Amino acid sequence: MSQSPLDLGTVLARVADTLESRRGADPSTSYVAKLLAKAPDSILKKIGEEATETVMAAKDGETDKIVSETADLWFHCLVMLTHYGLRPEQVLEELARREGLSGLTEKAARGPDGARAQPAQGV
Ligand SMILES: N=c1c2ncn([C@@H]3O[C@H](COP(=O)(O)OP(=O)(O)OP(=O)(O)O)[C@@H](O)[C@H]3O)c2ncn1[C@@H]1O[C@H](COP(=O)(O)O)[C@@H](O)[C@H]1O
Repeated sequence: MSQSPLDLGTVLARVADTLESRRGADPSTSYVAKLLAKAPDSILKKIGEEATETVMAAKDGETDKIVSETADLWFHCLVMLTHYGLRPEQVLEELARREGLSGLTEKAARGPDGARAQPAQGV
């Protein structure tokens, strides 16, 4: 796999490290510290807004906006993961675990209560 500066896991891990460094930082000088100081509501509100803006951009087919709104959405999800002491590597591991497993097959294999299989544990 490519290890260029745009390697997905590397970029997400680097941003997550920065977000962790903002714990307890001054909210007047850091947007992330401001969000974390009022978590989780502040973060969840932004995720809702950014998800809506992403949907609107996609509906309009505005490709530049789709990219920037998706970046806003991913960023705020990373802040949420930081708040809960989780790492993007855990999400990437879960996606890797699902690779090759059809969504239709996975859905058909769910229990009668519709419960999903447990996600991968650990980092
Ligand atoms: N990737 C981002 C990033 N993406 C978006 N944003 C901010 O997210 C905010 C919300 O975006 P909106 O478009 O909704 O703007 P808005 O409606 O004016 O914002 P609100 O007043 O509603 O909060 C804006 O202030 C953006 O600048 C980000 N802020 C920070 N980061 C990363 O987080 C790091 C730490 O940031 P600080 O803690 O601010 O130093 C940075 O170095 C970056 O790597």
